[in-house]
Amino acid sequence: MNDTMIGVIGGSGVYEIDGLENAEWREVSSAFGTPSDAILTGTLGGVAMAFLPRHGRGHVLSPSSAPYRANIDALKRLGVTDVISVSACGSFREAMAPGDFVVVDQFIDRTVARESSFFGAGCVAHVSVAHPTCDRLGTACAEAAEAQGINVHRGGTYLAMEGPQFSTLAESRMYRDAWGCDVIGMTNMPEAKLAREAELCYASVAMITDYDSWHPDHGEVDVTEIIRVLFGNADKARGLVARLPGLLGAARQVCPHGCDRALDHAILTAPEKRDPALIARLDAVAGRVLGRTSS
Ligand SMILES: CSC[C@H]1O[C@H](OP(=O)(O)O)[C@H](O)[C@@H]1O
Ligand SMILES: Nc1ncnc2[nH]cnc12
Repeated sequence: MNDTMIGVIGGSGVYEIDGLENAEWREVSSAFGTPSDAILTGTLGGVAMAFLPRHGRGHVLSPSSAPYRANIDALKRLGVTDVISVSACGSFREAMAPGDFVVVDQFIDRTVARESSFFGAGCVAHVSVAHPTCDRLGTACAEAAEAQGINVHRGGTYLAMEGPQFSTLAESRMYRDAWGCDVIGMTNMPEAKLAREAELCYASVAMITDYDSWHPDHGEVDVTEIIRVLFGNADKARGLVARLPGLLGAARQVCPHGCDRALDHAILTAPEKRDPALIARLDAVAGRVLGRTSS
């Protein structure tokens, strides 16, 4: 089994992490395009770490233009085993207040304009995302948040919207009342689906900045207010991340939920019908089951 390597994808307001030993920003190339930015690597408490700012340093990429496939492929190529997303989100629940964190365990995917799979013509695969996050990793995130004194909610459904505009009042009410969602953001899909295809454990820490537009006492989403809450949340997130190496440990265990074996029975295309060009691009994501095509 490989050693643990924790990959952190930082969302809005989270453009670096602190305290890495041997810290180095590394350009990592991917077979699926250019990642959002270079990746900050190093070690923390004896555990290998990799940090990637989802929108790039300086926040240059929108939720729709972030290269989700390149990001996950690049993390996999580096040797990442566990991916933690830290993201800003709006809340649909009175009890989930701005400044609170939610360890998300379900998603409703309403994104429409993003490449959402590594597979396709020439190599068709269908993975299960019934349980789209890794419970072992999510539990570690919740424990880290609690130890950090963060008000954290274990479990919640994240509505992933295309954006970049925020929701209408009617949408906000529908997501909350009819669809039972807890939080809303623009980036965790297709990221979570791609992590599953790449056999990476994935957990999402959603950091609440606002009540979206449904709340009668809070009115519309206001970016100035979001940014004010966002930077406080980002400080807390860095504290949470610093506790993860101690909770996960350097020696990687087989995932008890099977995230690291998601492709075992997923590929349908007959070996002789597979497209060699696509198979070559899948060397990192699916090399375990396809047989590696490069070193
Ligand atoms: C800052 S408001 C909207 C923006 O913030 C979230 O980004 P991320 O998930 O990367 O933290 C949200 O999804 C939107 O992209
Ligand atoms: N209300 C909201 N809707 C979508 N994405 C968000 N990110 C932060 N707040 C959000």
